[in-house]
Amino acid sequence: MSNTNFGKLDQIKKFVKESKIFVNDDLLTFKNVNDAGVGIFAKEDIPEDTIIVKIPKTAIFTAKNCTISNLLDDKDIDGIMGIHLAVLYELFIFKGEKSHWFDYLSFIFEDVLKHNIESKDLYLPPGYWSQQEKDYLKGTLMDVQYQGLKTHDDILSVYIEFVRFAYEWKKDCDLDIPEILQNEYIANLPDDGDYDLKEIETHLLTVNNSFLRFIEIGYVISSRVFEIDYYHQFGLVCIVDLFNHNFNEDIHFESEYEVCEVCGKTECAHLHVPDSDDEDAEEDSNNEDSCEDEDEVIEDELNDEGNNENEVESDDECEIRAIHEIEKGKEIFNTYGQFPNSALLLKYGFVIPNNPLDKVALWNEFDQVAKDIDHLNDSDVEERLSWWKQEGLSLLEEELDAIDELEEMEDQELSDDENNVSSDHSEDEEYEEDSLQEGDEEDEDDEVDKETFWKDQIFLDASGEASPYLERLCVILSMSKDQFHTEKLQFNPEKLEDVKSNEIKPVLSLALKLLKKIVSKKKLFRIPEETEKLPNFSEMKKILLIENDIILRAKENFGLD
Ligand SMILES: C[S@@+](CC[C@H](N)C(=O)[O-])C[C@H]1O[C@@H](n2cnc3c(N)ncnc32)[C@H](O)[C@@H]1O
Repeated sequence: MSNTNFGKLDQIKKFVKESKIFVNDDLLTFKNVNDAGVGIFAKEDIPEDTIIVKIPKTAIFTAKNCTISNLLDDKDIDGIMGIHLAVLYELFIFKGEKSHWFDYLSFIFEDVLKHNIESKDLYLPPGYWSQQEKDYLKGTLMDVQYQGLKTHDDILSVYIEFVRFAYEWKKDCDLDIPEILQNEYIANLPDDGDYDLKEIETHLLTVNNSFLRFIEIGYVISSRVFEIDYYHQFGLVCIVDLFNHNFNEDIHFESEYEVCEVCGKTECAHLHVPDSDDEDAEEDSNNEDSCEDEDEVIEDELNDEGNNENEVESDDECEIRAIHEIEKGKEIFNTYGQFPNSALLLKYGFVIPNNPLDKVALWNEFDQVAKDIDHLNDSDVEERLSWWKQEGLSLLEEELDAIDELEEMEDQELSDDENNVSSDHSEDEEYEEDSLQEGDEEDEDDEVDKETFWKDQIFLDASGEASPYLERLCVILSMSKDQFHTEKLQFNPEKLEDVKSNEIKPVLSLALKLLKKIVSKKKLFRIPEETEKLPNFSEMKKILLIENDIILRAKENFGLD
């Protein structure tokens, strides 16, 4: 869990004031929430559209605003990677007076700062849990769909890169190296990348806990980061990062994304010069001597702060707006995304009760059953699955989208009738969404890998029903060769009548048998005993119980023991 300490909230008051962050104290109050750290609550009824927090972009911790921004720029490190490296320098090198950000960062990284080279109780994503814990989670959604029990080569490569930069900056600029990045062996690896990542990982995981502490810091960042704009990309946003998650959100984080990528303004000279000049401008800024001495870097930073005395233009600040009326006393929630608990745990380190988006992966069980269908040989099955990946799945998606649209229209008509007013949601749809939600989803969309996507759709939903994709696949696999090659009836809505026809009845009945066989193969997960003293016992047990509940519901739905 990446929770802050309610008792230490005062620590960020000075930072909030100096950074000109506006918090509507008449409407908001901070409380300690059981198992969820600090949360923000409504002190009074809050009308829809009220702006409850405003934060200048200069007060957001980003790769562009941090003390080593010029060094990061020089190395082309931006976004979340930039934040990760910058946090190490703010917390462990500049710390205290020398870092404008220290009060805020030491508040959100309090637990991390308590850890040292000997600490074992680090806050880590499941891929870095003990093997015993990972064994318990084998076969869960986290394992099958998200591959979340594996360690990651990309974070390892980032660590190697950061160690090298740190040693280079020490040599060139006499900038001290954060303890977490001190590793001569890594610093001296060949530049050409001719090394075995697995070997390096083993070295890092055995030599001391620096690499794991590096991952811990990344995990905290991942649980708190917001997408800001084209210039800053991502940032840690004081106060805004104290709203807890719920899939039904009360607020939106709004930020003008379309700003100049060179200077961050919405209106500036860079936006009006031809591309080539633009590149020159960028190059000029990159060519500035990045090795100012440490005090100079900090002085520049403080001067930048000084300049912020001026009025903040509205495009230069982000806001939190209530998207509907919020009742007095209610906890105010943001949404980090529409995710099942496995994804919440992997990305943000927590699990919520009664999440309607929870699922149980059935890919492995489906695979076993599909290999053993009486009327189909291996190549028949292969042919159908390959048609499904290439064509069938997107046809079904279109069909499901059409059904969703129809249902939405019906709901809309119903609520219009009830309210007897016409409502317009266009404004809602125009908001710029927070990174925890949209950024991640877009990234996922971009990277959708056809080969894994279709497997991910084979699951039981939270109510223990088979996903529509699994149901349809079972129908496809239950067809005779003729039916499959000639009609593919199930994808032609005009032929729905045929579903009731004599020909299709045996297909559906066989499909149901297949489904039952798949569900019956899914075994309940073994729940660990508290006496086993597993460090992540609590979150792990929650995940396993959630999946077991779904499996039991499914067995009941399908009349299985
Ligand atoms: C952006 S912070 C939210 C503020 C946080 N509660 C704090 O004390 O600073 C995200 C972290 O809050 C916690 N959190 C957020 N929503 C939660 C929820 N619905 N249930 C449990 N923990 C939650 C998790 O530890 C998560 O990593």
